[in-house]
Amino acid sequence: MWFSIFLNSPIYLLLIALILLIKWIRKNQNYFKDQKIPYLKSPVILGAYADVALGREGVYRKVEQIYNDIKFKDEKYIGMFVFHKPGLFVKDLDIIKQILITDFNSFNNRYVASNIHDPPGCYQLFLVKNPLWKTIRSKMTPFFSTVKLKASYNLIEKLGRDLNYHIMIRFSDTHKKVEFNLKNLTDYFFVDVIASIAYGVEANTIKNSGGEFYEAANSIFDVKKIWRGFELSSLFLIPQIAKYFGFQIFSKFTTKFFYDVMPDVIAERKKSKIRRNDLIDTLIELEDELIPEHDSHTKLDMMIGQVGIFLAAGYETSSSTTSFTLYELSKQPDLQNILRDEIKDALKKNEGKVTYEMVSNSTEMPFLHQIVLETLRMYSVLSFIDRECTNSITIDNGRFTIPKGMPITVPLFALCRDEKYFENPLKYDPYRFAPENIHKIPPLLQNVSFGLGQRNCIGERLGLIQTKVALIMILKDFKIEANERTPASIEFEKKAIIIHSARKLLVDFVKDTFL
Ligand code: HEM
Repeated sequence: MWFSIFLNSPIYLLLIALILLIKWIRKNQNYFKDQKIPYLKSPVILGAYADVALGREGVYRKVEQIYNDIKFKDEKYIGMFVFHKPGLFVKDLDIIKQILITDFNSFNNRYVASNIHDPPGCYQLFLVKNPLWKTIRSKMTPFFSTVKLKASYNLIEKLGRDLNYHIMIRFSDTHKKVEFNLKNLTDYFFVDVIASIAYGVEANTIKNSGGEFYEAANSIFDVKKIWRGFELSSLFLIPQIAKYFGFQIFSKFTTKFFYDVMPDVIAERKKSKIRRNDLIDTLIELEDELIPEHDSHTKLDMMIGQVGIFLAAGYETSSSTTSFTLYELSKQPDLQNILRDEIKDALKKNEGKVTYEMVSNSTEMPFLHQIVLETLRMYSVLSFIDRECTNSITIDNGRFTIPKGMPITVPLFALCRDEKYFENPLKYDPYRFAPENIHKIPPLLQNVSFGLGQRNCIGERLGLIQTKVALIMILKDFKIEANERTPASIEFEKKAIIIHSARKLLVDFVKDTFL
């Protein structure tokens, strides 16, 4: 009698659920032991990223610590728990190449993912899963073609001149030296560039030291707000829970901003039939040709998704790269002088104009190119990239089969700072990318900061062009000097998804015009 009461009671059900949970956790925890794969022991459920989830550690630091963990010094890959889920942390360059390039078809999604409850985030190119990713990527690719980049170049160059002008007007006859916060300055410039070339909008961020577009861009990665930091880390590390908490890849502010502004911009463009060859034109084509099966609401979500990711991925990546470059040059005046001489010569040759050719290839201004590559190496703005295994596949001469669904981590930041591949890796040394030295770097790592394979950075060429324009427009008229408020070394923002300095990068600009 008492037994049947017990069987029908909620306690019984709870007990069963608990036993099943413990069994499941045990099975999970023994996964790598059973496979005889070296693995990182970590707290149950929270897994390797427990400290990140609790806000005690930055994800870039955690990934670096795993990579450098002495226990795994000679391992090609390490088992780890991405929260509850067994995942693979890959260190070996051949296996990285297999996953990202050779066997791309089995790893064509990212593990980080938003969910269907997060339009427009779930449709944006960085997160969207196949088959939709392939469709959107193929439609977006021509936007970054040489023809389109050349067509956009005049706008970038004009904004570069604006940047130069707005720095110049801070000087007066009595002030020959003015202090600037590098990250603010470069953030403003890149928001203006993306707004102009992608949406055809004059955001006037440099002129007004901020504005609505800047707020919209900045609030995406505003990890200083505790909840936003948690929201973003969860989307990257435990995408499964995102839908239960209603987490969004674009902040509420950014989402509202785009839904307020963009439908009118798109409608106006359709009505006027004027083509500007910008992202809006590309999106209108995408809507008409490639996604006819979706309703008009979903189509708008898809378009807004791309609008958002262009701002998110396009501004802070280049801004961090430019500000870290200027910071390093303030510490190494010799390198700065060599670069400024190269800029001076190139401007002389081109009648004072910053031309497309100067910034779109590595031959016109080789030292500038080496400088940017070295910054990207030392400050790989995305500290890791991830993939999800979509078809199980064998690696390491048959020693391990990666099962379908397993998350893969490729630690870009740590690879780029490994002394096995880069001598004296913490030294900022652009000469390692000089033609006579580059052979010392494994080919896979020569330009890894934009990712690898078919899912690499779609904006690589634009990123390089706009970064170089900003550097030339600044260095042609100003010397950058460290002052007593310039940080002695960089401390990264702990919770950053795109790496940037936790402290203001304050330096002096000294007027020193060439022409
Ligand atoms: C210095 C500048 C930049 C750096 C270092 C950078 C870096 C990266 C990296 C590491 C990835 C992941 C690649 C992978 O998983 O293999 C990525 C993806 C992406 N980037 Fe960039 N990026 C930069 C500039 C830009 C710009 C200017 C744009 C566009 C305006 C952009 C748009 C994107 C998009 C849309 C993706 C997702 C691609 C896909 O999944 O198909 N990025 N970027």
